[in-house]
Amino acid sequence: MDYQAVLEEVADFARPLVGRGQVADYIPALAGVDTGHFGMAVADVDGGVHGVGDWERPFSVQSISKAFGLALVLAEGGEKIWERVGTEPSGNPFNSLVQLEYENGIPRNPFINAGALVVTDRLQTLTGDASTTLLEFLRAESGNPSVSFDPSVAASESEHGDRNAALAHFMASYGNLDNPVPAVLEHYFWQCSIEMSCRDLALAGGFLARHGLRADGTRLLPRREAKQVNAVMLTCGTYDAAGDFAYRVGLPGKSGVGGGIIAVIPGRCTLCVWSPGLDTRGNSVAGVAALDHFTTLTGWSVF
Ligand SMILES: NC(=O)CC[C@H](N)C(=O)O
Repeated sequence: MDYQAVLEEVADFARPLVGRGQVADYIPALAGVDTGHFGMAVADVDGGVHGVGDWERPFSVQSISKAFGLALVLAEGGEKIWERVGTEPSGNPFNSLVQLEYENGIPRNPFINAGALVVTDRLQTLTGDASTTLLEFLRAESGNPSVSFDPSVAASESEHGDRNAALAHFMASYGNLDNPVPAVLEHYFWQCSIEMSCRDLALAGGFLARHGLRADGTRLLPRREAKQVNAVMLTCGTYDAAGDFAYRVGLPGKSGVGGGIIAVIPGRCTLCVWSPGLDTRGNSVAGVAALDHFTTLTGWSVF
């Protein structure tokens, strides 16, 4: 496969959509990001990486961090996490509160904010420092030691974090958080603030395409748990648009309101696309279109 040629063709296809949509202005530090960016990278399972456009420019990973957090909790603590968070799509916005009361403080899945807060809480208990553990893992897997938090984004989220605080306190009232709410929120905001490029993220997500094997060949997850993470990404990774994403792209994917999306072709490669303009459900407009075109051109979906 001539990855470079495919990426150029995908970028040409997506170009008219770049700039469409809105940035996530509910996080003021993200409100000023230029919607004119577009980048895409492919990291194949053997470590080769290719890219197009702004593929080496760091952006705020936001909820893409949720996929890595879940993988680390499974790696450290195994499947017990599934007693505290479900595996069903929510059909609701990523920051919605409504299901939590009906469902006794158990979030539908680990990729909505409520679920990710539970995962962060568990990672904090297992490691003593959830956000640093995540950062170090991302540095190692991407091979880029300069991957960092953006303190201004973390502070901005914290200052405007009433919704996430409400979710966390509500779950704490059901006994579904072990650590104090402020500590869980702090680690969650820091993990969302990590800045990475498409290149970094495609490489860091390589273990999902390698059925659980890390970049150095050691095993992070048993094959079964790598399957679980990919499956939940497919069904829940793009929130209340997961059905549409599966229909259009046909791959496990995880988006973030920074405009990035990672997608996995198990056994072959991991993709990352970035363009900051978001649709109404918080997914990159040009990013989803690019992934749709990539799987159409290559025939490489999971279906
Ligand atoms: N979908 C997202 O990327 C949301 C993450 C964002 N940090 C939030 O908590 O609202």
